[in-house]
Amino acid sequence: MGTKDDLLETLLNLVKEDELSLHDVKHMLAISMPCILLLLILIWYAFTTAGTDTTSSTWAMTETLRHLDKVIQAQAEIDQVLGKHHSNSIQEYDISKLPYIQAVVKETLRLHPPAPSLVPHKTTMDVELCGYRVPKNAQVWVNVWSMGRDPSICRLTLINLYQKGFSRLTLMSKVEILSSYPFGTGRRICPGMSLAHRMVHLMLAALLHSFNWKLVHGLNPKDVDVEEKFGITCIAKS
Ligand code: HEM
Repeated sequence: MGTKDDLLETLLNLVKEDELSLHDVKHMLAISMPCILLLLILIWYAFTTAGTDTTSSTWAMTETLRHLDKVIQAQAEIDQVLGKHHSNSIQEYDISKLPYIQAVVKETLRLHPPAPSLVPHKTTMDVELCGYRVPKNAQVWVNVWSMGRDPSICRLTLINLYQKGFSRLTLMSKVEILSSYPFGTGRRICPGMSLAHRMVHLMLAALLHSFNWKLVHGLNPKDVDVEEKFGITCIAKS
C-alpha cells in the first residue's frame, strides 16, 4: 500500500501486486466515475433544495405574524405538548401531537410553494388534458402556486366531497394529497419530502416555542409584506 491511500493509488498498487490488471482498473473507473458524479450532483441538488426548508419556515412565520391570534394558538399547542419551559426542545415524535402546527405548514406550502411551477417535465406521448391536446415532447410546467389559490381546486373540492357525504377519512386523505402538490407527484415526486416536512415542522415549532413574537414599531399585521419574487423558487420580495 502506498503512502497516500486514495482510490487511484490503491488500485495501481493492486496492479503492481498482480491482484488486478490495468484493464480491470480502467473498467472499474469507467463504471464508478459516472456513479460518483451522479452522487455528487444529487448531494449538491439536495443541499441547494434543502435551503427551501428555511424559506418555508420563514413564510410560515411571516404568515402567522399577520394573524397574532394564530401565534398564540400555536404556542399554546406547543406548550401543552412540551410544557412552558423553553429549555424543553421539540423532537420528531412530537410532530404528530401538533395538528395546529401541521395545519400552519400545510397552509404555508399551499400559499407559498417553494417551487411555484415545480420543475419542467416533458410529455412522452400525445395526451388530452381538460379538453386540450398536449403533443408528445411538449415541455409542461405545473403551476402549483395558482392551483393552491384556486378555490375550485382546493376548497371547493373539499366542500363538494363533504356535501356529497364523504367520510372524514376521505376528506383527510384528500387534504393530504392536495398538500403534497408542492412536492410534485408521480415517479419524480420530491424524494426529500418527508425530510423536508420534518425539518419545517421542527424549525417552526422551535421558533414559536423559544421566542415570544411581536411586530415592531407598531406595525399593523395587515401591513406585513407577503409579496413574492417569482423564479424557479419563490422567495419574499423584500
Ligand atoms: C419544502 C421543501 C421542498 C420542496 C417544496 C421540494 C419540492 C420539490 C419539487 C417540486 C421537485 C420536483 C418534482 C417534480 O419533478 O415534479 C423536487 C425534486 C427533488 N427534490 Fe425536493 N423539495 C423540498 C426539499 C427537498 C429536500 C430537503 C431534499 C433532499 C434532502 C430534496 C431533494 C429532491 C431531489 C433529489 C429531487 C429530484 C427528484 C427527481 O428528479 O427524480 N428536496 N423537490
